[in-house]
Formats: sequence, structure tokens, C-alpha cells
Amino acid sequence: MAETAIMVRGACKYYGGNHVLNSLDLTVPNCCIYALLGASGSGKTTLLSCMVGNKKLNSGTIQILGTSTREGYSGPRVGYMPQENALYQELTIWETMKYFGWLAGLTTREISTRLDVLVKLLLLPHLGQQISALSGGEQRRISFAVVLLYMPQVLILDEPTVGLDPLLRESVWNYLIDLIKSQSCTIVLTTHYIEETRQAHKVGLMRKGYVIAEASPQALLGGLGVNTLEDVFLKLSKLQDECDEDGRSRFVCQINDNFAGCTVRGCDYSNTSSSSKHKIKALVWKQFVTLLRNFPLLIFTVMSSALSVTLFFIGVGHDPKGISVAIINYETNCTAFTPVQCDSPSLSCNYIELLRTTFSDLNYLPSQAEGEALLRNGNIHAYFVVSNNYSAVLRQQIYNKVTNDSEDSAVDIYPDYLAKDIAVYVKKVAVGAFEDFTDLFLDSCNVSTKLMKIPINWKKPVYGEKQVEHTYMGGPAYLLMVSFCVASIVTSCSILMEKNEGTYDRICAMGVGHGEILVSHIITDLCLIVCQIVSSLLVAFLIFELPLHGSIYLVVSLALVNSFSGMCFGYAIASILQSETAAMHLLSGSMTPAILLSGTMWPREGMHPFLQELAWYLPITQPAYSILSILHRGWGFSKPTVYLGFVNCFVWSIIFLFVCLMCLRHKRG
Ligand SMILES: Nc1ncnc2c1ncn2[C@@H]1O[C@H](COP(=O)(O)OP(=O)(O)OP(=O)(O)O)[C@@H](O)[C@H]1O
Repeated sequence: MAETAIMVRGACKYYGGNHVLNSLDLTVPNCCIYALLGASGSGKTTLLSCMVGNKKLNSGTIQILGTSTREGYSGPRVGYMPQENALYQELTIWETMKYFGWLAGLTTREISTRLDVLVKLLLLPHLGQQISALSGGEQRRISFAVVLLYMPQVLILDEPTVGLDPLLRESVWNYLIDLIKSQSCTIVLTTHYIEETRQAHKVGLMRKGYVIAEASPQALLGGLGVNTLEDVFLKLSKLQDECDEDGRSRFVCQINDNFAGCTVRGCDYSNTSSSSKHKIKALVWKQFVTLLRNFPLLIFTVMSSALSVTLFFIGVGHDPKGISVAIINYETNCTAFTPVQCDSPSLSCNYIELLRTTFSDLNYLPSQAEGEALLRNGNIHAYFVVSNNYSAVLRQQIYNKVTNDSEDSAVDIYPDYLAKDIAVYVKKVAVGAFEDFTDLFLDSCNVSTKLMKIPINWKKPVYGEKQVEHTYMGGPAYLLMVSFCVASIVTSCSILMEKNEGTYDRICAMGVGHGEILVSHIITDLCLIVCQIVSSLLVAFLIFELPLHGSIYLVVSLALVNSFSGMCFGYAIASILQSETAAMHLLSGSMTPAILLSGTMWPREGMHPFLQELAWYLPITQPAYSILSILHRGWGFSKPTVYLGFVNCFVWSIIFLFVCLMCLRHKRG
């Protein structure tokens, strides 16, 4: 077995113009504690992240136990304790240990046995306590216990003793020294407590992007003739600065050192490893436990689509109510109601009575000027003006079948066209009421009602009802839109939260693959999505009686594959971006055009030809046409409109998953 546990050669890492690692060399022999010292921001964490494979070097090599980290993560042979605690706040201490233990391939019994030792060593709190309820220091100890639990061959610890009291720090150091002796493991750690590294076998001093000296503490103290490691650091820093000022080649202090490490016998604990199946099982278990711990959020997530669909069915597509309309009737004041009579001098009252069935909020005004003022102030939606000899002229026009150019037989309507939908509705009601009124009038005069009919016959529609409400046309498409958006939000947030808590990197460093993490998320998120779809469809069909002429299986399958493509979109976003806020911005920025162009807000036929073409291939558009055809036309899978909806979802899912996997593989910053 190799005598060098970790070998770093010519490591370079930069962020823009900031050269954090500058051709750094470092050698960690087996069976030693290697303490990496350096000022804050000197690049210690960056180096450790590159060692465990969470970050990629721009150039240079890192070998851990003979394996290059460029070939991937080092797996459970290498344990990593990141600087942040990287724990799941919703889990209890015992669940945390079980989860990380399972990922490392331990059985529950082994976890329990080892935990007994760690509880005593690190004075861990009661195992049933939730991580979120622990203090910062307690969480730090749990984070440390996690890596000691599965006892890898190489432990990489980023500030393991920060936040611990001096007594505890001492017992931790004693434990680490015992580990080296009993398990012949190798430990690399960083710390800001310089003096505690006297107990390390080797100390590396890092400054300006590289290691300026690397030797045992005794050799460093003796070689530089000082009493403390603080003084060693100070002296070497000054020498490095002088060297830089003189423009000499870069400063490296060579110190003779006898520490040579040992030949690894092999760690008792380190030969555990977990199969993909077990890792996915552990990941899924953890996700379900965390979901259930956030029960109100879980319920809201599941019900959010159903809630939006409910609001859509209640609030969208219905005829406007409570429209306020004013009447200025110069013919008569309509005090007494009389049925329609052929020779009536107040036919306008009969027409107004028919209007009143729709416009219950109908006010009489004495003059047109008052109507105009009310309309301009936004107090009414329209006003109708009837001339003083309306009935006589209308009768003459209809009954004598003569064309009359007089305006007196017309009711003038003044609408507010800024509220265009309402103005159009007022027009529809006014025309409808007039048709009913002329029917009644002609009947009373024993004249055929056909006399006043427009010579167009609306026959029974091929699909749908004559009076179909927009709700039933827009509702299903809206359901798909909402479930796509909710799915992408849920999935992107679930991954990004894991990334930001540092747990993603931690489990990757343990050898859990991106694919395994993705599969586990797909399993959990799919369960959520199924619940969402079922609740939304139940609301649509059972409460709002959405008509269904086709196969319910096709509707459910389409809703599922559409949400699945939304999930994949969420994964792609989570793999490209780093924060939930950025993901929310991208989601809203990309979903709004997709929704606008989907044809549910406005027919695609009304768009610019280029947009029409583009919109057709976006997510949601084809599925929206597909679900409408299944629901209202009763079409089956053999119809292109139907199967293209499914094809669209599959193609987008594959594209999003591909983007996601590519980004996760190559984006190690
Ligand atoms: N993702 C990143 N993008 C840009 N700069 C980064 C990134 N990560 C780290 N850096 C920069 O790299 C430098 C080294 O950071 P690093 O966290 O490795 O320092 P450190 O020695 O571990 O500090 P500390 O002891 O305070 O933890 C810092 O200047 C930091 O701003």
C-alpha cells in the first residue's frame, strides 16, 4: 500500500484573477495527523474541497491513496468534515447518524455500537434531539461525530475543533492520536488554534497560495530557533515577504524532518461501502423524514396546485356580475310595468325590463350629461340613451317593414372601453335583450319573428356546448401550467437547499454519485407530484364538474408526464444555479413567457407567425392542446394532437435531465 496518503503537486486554483492556490505542493504521509495552518482566506478550505473532489483544480494533481481526484470522488475511504456543519436540520441526532452510516455502508447495529463510543467522547446531547434545536457547538460535534462514525482511511477535517471548549478540544486531539495508532488512519485538518497543532505529526504552513514550510512541529521549532508555532508562522511570513520584495524566486523553507509515516496496515472500519441501491434507499428515507418533519409545508405543497385550480375555476371565465348601467329614457319614466303590446307607447320600458334581468344594478338618470359624468368618474360601466319617440319609430320600422334612417328607433349605448371585456359583455347582453324584446313585440303584433332575425343560423356545435364557459376551456390547460410550475419549484428548491446547507458536497465526498442523488429526488418528488395531480384533478372533476369525454387514464398520464418534465426543469435549474433566489428569478422569468405563449391566455393563431411556431414547441403548449382534445373532443392516443402532447413532455424531460447531469458532472467550481 502507498506510503503517502495524499500527494498534491503543482495545484493551481483561481477564481477570476484571484489565484487561491498557486502551484501548491503538499505531501501527507500515511498514519499521521497533518495540520494545515494559514491565515483566513489563504485557501485551506479550497484545497480540502479539491482533495475530496468537490472542487476542480485548474491545473496540477491531487492523489489520495493512490487515486487521482480527477477520476472522481474518493468515496467512503475518505471522510470529509466541511467547515459548515452540513447537517439536515429536520433530522434527529440518531437519524443523522443512521443516514450517514447507511450511506457509508454500515448496518444499523454497527452505527449504534460506534455511536455509543462517540457519545462519550464528544459528550453528544440526547440522540432524540432534532439538529435544529442544538447549539452551534453541539451541531459542530455532531458533524464531527458523523465523520468519525464510519471511520474512513483518510479523514479530511476543516476546523474540527472550532467552537469546542479547551477540555473537549484536548479529548478530541487525544482521540485522533489514538486513532492514528490503533487504526493507522491519516488525518488532515485545518485549525485556527495554532498551538494545538503541536500534537500533530506534521504541520503545513500555507501562505499566498502555496505551502511555505512542511515539517513536524519539533523540526519547525528547532529549525527556526523559536519557542512557539505562532512565532514560526510569523518568522516564515516575514521571510516570505522579504523574499517577494527582493523579487527573488518564491520562498520555500526546507526543514529536515525525520517523520516518515508508516505503511498502512489497513483500517478496520474503512472497508465498508454501500451499494447504489442502499445509498438511494438511505437518500429517499432521509427525504421523506425531512418532508414529514415539515408537515404544514408538505400539505401546502401537495395542495397548492389544487388551490390554484380551485381559484381558477371560481374566479376565471365567468360572466361579469354586478355591472352598473344607467338609463336615460327620454320617452317615458317607466313607472308602471306593462307587458309588451303591439300598440304600446312605451316599448322602451319592455326592452329595459329585459336588460334588468342581467343588469340588476340599473339606474335611471334624467340627462345624458349625468350619465357622461358618472361614466367618466368610473361609477358606471355604460349608459343607454333612449330617444323620446322610440316606440313609434321602432313600430313603424318593424311593423311596416320600412327602412327608417331615423336614429330615434335606436338605443344609444356609451360604454367604457378601457374595461373592454365588460364593454363587450354589455354589448352582448344589449343585443341579446333586444332580440328577445323584438320576438315578444312581433308576437304581440302577430307578425313572424323571422322578420327581425339576422339570416345566420348557429347550429349544434360539433364539439362543446353553445354556451361553453371559458373556465372549462382554460381550466385544464391552467392545471397543466400550475403543476409544471409547482413541480419545477419543488424540485429546484429541494436540491438547492441541500447544496446550500453543504450536505450535497458532504455526501458527494462520501462517494454518493450525482445520479444516485438525482434518482432519490425523482422518487420523492414523484410521490409529491402524484399527490398534487390527484388532488387537482379531483377538484376539477368532482367539485367543478369539468366535462370528460375522453379517457381519464390519458388525462392522468398526460398530467403526470407534464409534471415530470416540470420536475426535470427544476433539476436542470438547480444544477445550473447556486441559490434558491436565483432559481426563483429564473423560474419566473422563463415560466411567464412559456405561459403567455402556451395559447391558454390568448389563441396562438393571434400571435406573430414566428411566435406561433416557437410557442408550439415550448413546454405546456402541446400538452395543453392535448388535454383539451382528450377532455372535450374525447380523442384517443392515436390522434396527433394527443400524442404530440406526450412527445413534447418526454423530449423536454430528456433535454432537462441531460442538462442537469452535464452541469452536475462538469460544474465543480
Ligand atoms: N466559489 C468561489 N468563488 C470565488 N472566490 C472564492 C470561492 N470560494 C473561495 N473563494 C475565495 O478563495 C479564497 C480562499 O478561500 P478559502 O475559503 O479557501 O480560505 P480559507 O483559508 O479556508 O479561509 P478560512 O480560514 O477563513 O476558512 C478567498 O479569498 C475566497 O474569497
